[in-house]
Amino acid sequence: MAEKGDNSVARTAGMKEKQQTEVCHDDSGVSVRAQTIEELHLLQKKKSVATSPTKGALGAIATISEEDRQKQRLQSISASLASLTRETGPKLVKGDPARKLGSPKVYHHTPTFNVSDSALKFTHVLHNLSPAELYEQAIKYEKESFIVSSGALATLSGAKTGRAPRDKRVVKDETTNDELWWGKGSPNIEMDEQSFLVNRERAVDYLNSLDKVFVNDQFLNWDPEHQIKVRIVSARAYHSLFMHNMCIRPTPEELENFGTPDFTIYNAGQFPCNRYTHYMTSSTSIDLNLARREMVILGTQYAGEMKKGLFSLMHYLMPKRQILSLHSGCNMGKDGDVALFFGLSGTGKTTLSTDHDRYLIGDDEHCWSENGVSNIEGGCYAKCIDLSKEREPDIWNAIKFGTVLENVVFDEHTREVDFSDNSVTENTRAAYPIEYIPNAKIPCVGPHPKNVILLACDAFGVLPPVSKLSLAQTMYHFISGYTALVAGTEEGVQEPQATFSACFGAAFIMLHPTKYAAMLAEKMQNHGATGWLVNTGWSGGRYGTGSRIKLAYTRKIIDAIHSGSLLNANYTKTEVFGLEIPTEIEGVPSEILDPVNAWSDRKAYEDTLLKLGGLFKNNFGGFLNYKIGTDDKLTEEILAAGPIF
Ligand SMILES: Nc1ncnc2c1ncn2[C@@H]1O[C@H](COP(=O)(O)OP(=O)(O)OP(=O)(O)O)[C@@H](O)[C@H]1O
Ligand SMILES: O=C([O-])CC(=O)C(=O)O
Ligand SMILES: [Ca+2]
Ligand SMILES: [Mn+2]
Repeated sequence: MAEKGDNSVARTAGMKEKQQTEVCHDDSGVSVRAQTIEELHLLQKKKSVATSPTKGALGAIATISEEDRQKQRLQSISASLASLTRETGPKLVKGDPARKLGSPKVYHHTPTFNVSDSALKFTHVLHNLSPAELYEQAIKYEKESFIVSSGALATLSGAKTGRAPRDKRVVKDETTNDELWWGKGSPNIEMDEQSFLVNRERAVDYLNSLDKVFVNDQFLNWDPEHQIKVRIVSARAYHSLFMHNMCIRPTPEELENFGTPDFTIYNAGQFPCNRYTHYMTSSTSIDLNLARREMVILGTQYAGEMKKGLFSLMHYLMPKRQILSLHSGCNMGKDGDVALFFGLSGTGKTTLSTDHDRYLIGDDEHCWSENGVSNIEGGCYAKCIDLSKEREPDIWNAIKFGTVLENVVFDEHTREVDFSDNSVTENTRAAYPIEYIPNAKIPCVGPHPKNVILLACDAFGVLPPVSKLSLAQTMYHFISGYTALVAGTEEGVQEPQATFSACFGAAFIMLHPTKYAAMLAEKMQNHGATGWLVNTGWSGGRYGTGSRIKLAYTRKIIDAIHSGSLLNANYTKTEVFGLEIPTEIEGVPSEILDPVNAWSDRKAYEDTLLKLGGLFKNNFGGFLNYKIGTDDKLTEEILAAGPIF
């Protein structure tokens, strides 16, 4: 600030001098090292470690230059995006088209002779951007994207807010015809190679018509021996950030050595499929081609399709290697005891595996191999309808910068999220990297499971809050895969209804359920794991009259399983389902442990119990002619482990 003395001088001096002294010279700070604004902006960002040359294994500068590496990467991406009919990849250039960098270096898959208009244009590639960069892209270019008060990125998934299982198709060729599960009950709806290629071309042409595409190169499976390299090409920053969070993120070094992906997703979800294409029954198609190692998404922007599409792939690849793939959460106690949490959507895998007193290995997709368990993913996908800080503190705290919040509603000014608001959908979701959970176990692997917990959200209110299962009962309930589907995750489901989904994930399995069941039985036997059935649904009456079992009680039940105290409790046996139920558990009112006691109308309870028993029997009828593995005795026991009345 000018001193008083200066002013008095200025007052007595002439006009010219006065003007000079009124210009404010702030000499107090050190001046900036730039002559122009552009230069100043250039100074702001320094070269990223990820894109600067790194030292090789022996400490020497890697022989391949940065320019060559970039070139190889763009050539690989151009090859991914090549049209199969024009035999040429697009002209690719790295970075955001909004940034003018003089004349860009352009890479091309193969030289074009037969020039089409599309071959003349550039497609910019935004490869493995960081969350901050993806935030900027989303906010600048996707008008449904906003930063909410916790720092998470809220966005909309468009018209679809759940998966579309009826639009998921798998190419049937000679190999898959023999290997996969087809027909009644199977999630694999067939399509032929030609129709797949039509959809692939449609997706590739759509993606190449854009100014820019996002490319994620990432991994699946924390078991290094069985890791799969995946590439996801998408058109939205939302999709890229979602997969950044959900798949395993490569280190800069792993990214450099990434090479050719094992599997590629073409997500052209904003663009519909063509109903005139053979097999298409709507504008949506999610197409898996195992021979080509590709998946094409048309007509749905719901990001869960990518997550679960890759899970389907793992359900094919892993069993081929004698590894069991599981729709389950997984955590580990301080003493190394591992628990698996199976269950259909909304039954509590994420909620119950995220336990402040235990290490989280993963919330949704795992492999069980000779080495133990490993998470397939690098992130979690939590339901957030009615999420509360008190009941689910770790999930609440994970909703911060970097997290994708799908389809939530927030205050337009404060940007506070209202988690109770289901105006957009019941299936609101948060996708965050697993390390956002404070006690995540990184790397996400663990020893063989000690407890196998089957979660069912029973809308009939007749299954006990917890029962101890024999191996045969565990297999019976695993193959049945019962729950009352909670509204929202699968499109078109408005309120809870009884659902049977083999292996607690029939929508994702590729082989016949008995193949997975046989592997589970063998592993549980070999490693002495105990099976449990936990009802996270209704008590004291069916949906409508009863109420959902308090999460606090379910947590106490789960604690008693983990600690081993429940294994040695006193048990009685229930009617119809023949389930062993404990007489008491610390922290849980004993009157709810036997469901009959929680109902005021005994007759209504018995009718409902028989009704559910009938639904189980009816469903299991489809499995009566199958053998579970090579063990005839076990197969018989499993058949006898269902409801008896
Ligand atoms: N007793 C209970 N036990 C478990 N969850 C409960 C209970 N009562 C209410 N909930 C709620 O049920 C929901 C369980 O959803 P969660 O995200 O854990 O499902 P999920 O099994 O991981 O499904 P998906 O495979 O679709 O991700 C949560 O919103 C949770 O708050
Ligand atoms: O896939 C989804 O949309 C969510 C999920 O985890 C499931 O349904 O099992
Ligand atoms: Ca989940
Ligand atoms: Mn799931």
